[in-house]
Amino acid sequence: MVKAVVAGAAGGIGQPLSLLLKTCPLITELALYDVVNSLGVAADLSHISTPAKVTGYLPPDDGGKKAMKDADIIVIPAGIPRKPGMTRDDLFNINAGIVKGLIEIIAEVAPKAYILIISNPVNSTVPIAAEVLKAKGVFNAQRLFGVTTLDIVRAETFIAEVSGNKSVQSINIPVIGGHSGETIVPLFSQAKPSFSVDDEKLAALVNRVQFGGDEVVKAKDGAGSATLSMAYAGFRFAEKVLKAMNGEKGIVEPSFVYLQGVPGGEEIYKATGCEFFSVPIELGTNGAEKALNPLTNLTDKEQTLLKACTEALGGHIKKGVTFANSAPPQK
Ligand SMILES: NC(=O)c1ccc[n+]([C@@H]2O[C@H](COP(=O)([O-])OP(=O)(O)OC[C@H]3O[C@@H](n4cnc5c(N)ncnc54)[C@H](O)[C@@H]3O)[C@@H](O)[C@H]2O)c1
Ligand SMILES: O=C(O)C[C@H](O)C(=O)O
Repeated sequence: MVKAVVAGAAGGIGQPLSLLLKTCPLITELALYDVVNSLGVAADLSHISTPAKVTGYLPPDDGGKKAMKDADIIVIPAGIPRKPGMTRDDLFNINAGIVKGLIEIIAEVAPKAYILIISNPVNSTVPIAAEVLKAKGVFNAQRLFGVTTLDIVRAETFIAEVSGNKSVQSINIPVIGGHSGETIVPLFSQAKPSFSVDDEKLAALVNRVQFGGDEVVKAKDGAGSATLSMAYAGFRFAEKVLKAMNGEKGIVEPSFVYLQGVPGGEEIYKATGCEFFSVPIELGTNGAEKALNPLTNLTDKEQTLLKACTEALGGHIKKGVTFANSAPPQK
């Protein structure tokens, strides 16, 4: 029996993500929580002939607690998206409180759940979650993930376009660091299969992965940011976590984790100085079972990207930690 929850289920990401989770045979119960319209989304999905039983919850009468109680896995896309001209950090003032409030509920009613955070700015919301869980005495770094899968999905797609590789799903590329602009570091030298393009094309490829989110924000012209590709990416990561929970071996996917709480993470922490960092993670029945070090054999260009990443990421992490330890409990 596996209970999955989507917090922010009525939103642009929440709805297609909930649809994909409803199709997943590993899930027996799917609880949808939002501050609006979650009952409608749940009623709609509940007619689909797959095993997961769907329920919807709104805030009144402790709906959040009821939705998340004893959940095994909780995916959080709750919060406002960007409009053109905004950075992800501009979302902090609203989304920090939303994530803090949801994690306070989770700490109380589902302290063992795997928590997958999509809400931006991921570089700060994941540290907020960790601090809240630590304060409540239930932090398990192996079960807290910032979802950076969309950066990998984009890198795979853009490599296929540039290199003419027809089998995009066979491409494997680590994207490390954080999830915004220069903190996103695609390691094209470690792509499999390897490919080769000139320096100019490589620089353009790096830039496109780092700023792929802006491309979508601009095209949507005020109507939000990536939702469908994010739902795909969020489901891809959640499904990998679920399969690993179920005993499947050899599953590796990058995710933004608290390095010192994941086996193998300490040496990456020492090399980067960042407490939270996205690296390839080997998933297992205990969640993040091993952080794989991608920092050996970086090219000079990748070293330069890494330096810019760590310089910016430290501030984003600190901002989240400071907020979590100073803001009052959320209502
Ligand atoms: N990690 C990534 O790669 C990635 C990719 C795309 C978007 N995002 C982020 O995901 C978030 C959601 O994006 P979206 O396009 O779905 O936005 P959206 O506005 O369409 O949906 C957000 C939903 O969250 C709900 N919500 C707000 N406060 C809530 C609370 N306290 N509890 C439960 N639900 C609450 C809203 O009612 C809404 O339905 C944004 O912060 C966006 O920046 C992250
Ligand atoms: O760009 C955004 O604000 C949303 C998301 O982080 C993305 O990368 O698409």
